Amino acid sequence: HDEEFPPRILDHVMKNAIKGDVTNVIDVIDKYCWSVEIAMNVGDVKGAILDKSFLEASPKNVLEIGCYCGYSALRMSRLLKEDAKIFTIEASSQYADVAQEIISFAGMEKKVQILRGLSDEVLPTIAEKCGVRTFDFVFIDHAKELYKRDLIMLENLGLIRQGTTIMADNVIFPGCPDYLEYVRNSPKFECTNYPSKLEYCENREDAMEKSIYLP
Ligand SMILES: O=c1[nH]cnc2c(O)cc(-c3ccc(F)cc3)cc12
Ligand SMILES: [Mg+2]
Repeated sequence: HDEEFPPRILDHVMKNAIKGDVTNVIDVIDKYCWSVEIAMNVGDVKGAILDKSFLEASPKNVLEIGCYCGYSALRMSRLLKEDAKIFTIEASSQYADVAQEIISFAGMEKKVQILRGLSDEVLPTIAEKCGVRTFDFVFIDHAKELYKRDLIMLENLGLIRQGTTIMADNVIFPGCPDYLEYVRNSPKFECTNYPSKLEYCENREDAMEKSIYLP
């Protein structure tokens, strides 16, 4: 991926969005990505699917794996109920720096906490670090080859509970076949697929997969 996109989108947001207006920041990012350059945000079309599942879950404790520039964290933060919080794991310090700036610019720094590091290094201590026992909603949107490993880690660490909603991006493109096979064949997950398009594209198929944990 173009390592230089994050600073460009940060600069564009600072210059063109309304400080403290999270909906406008999201809109400015989407307009930029449709018109200037594509970036790997979940985007507006799949973002609407994420929004709907998020509202249905009405979660108190939210975990995101893969923050990137903070776009999906902002989407979820604008739908958070009182005293609910989002914890988002980001391995790239450059992405985390940009995400922190964008999240703060949008006025959501109290609702979104970025945890810097690799998911398999952050997850084992996240419960006591964040004062959370289990997560009510999980959005997986990082490296596709880590989806299955990290879901199993969430189960083994007891970080998900009866009824936790897990949404996964990119289950078609780039695709995560081992993850899909795992959740769809496991009796512990109730899965629903949401066909869509790759972010900011009209003609490339992608999909989101919702898995409800029922141990
Ligand atoms: O690496 C990714 N992590 C999370 N989400 C992604 C995502 O939504 C899209 C893509 C992506 C998009 C176009 C392409 F030609 C190749 C990969 C990567 C990631
Ligand atoms: Mg994605």
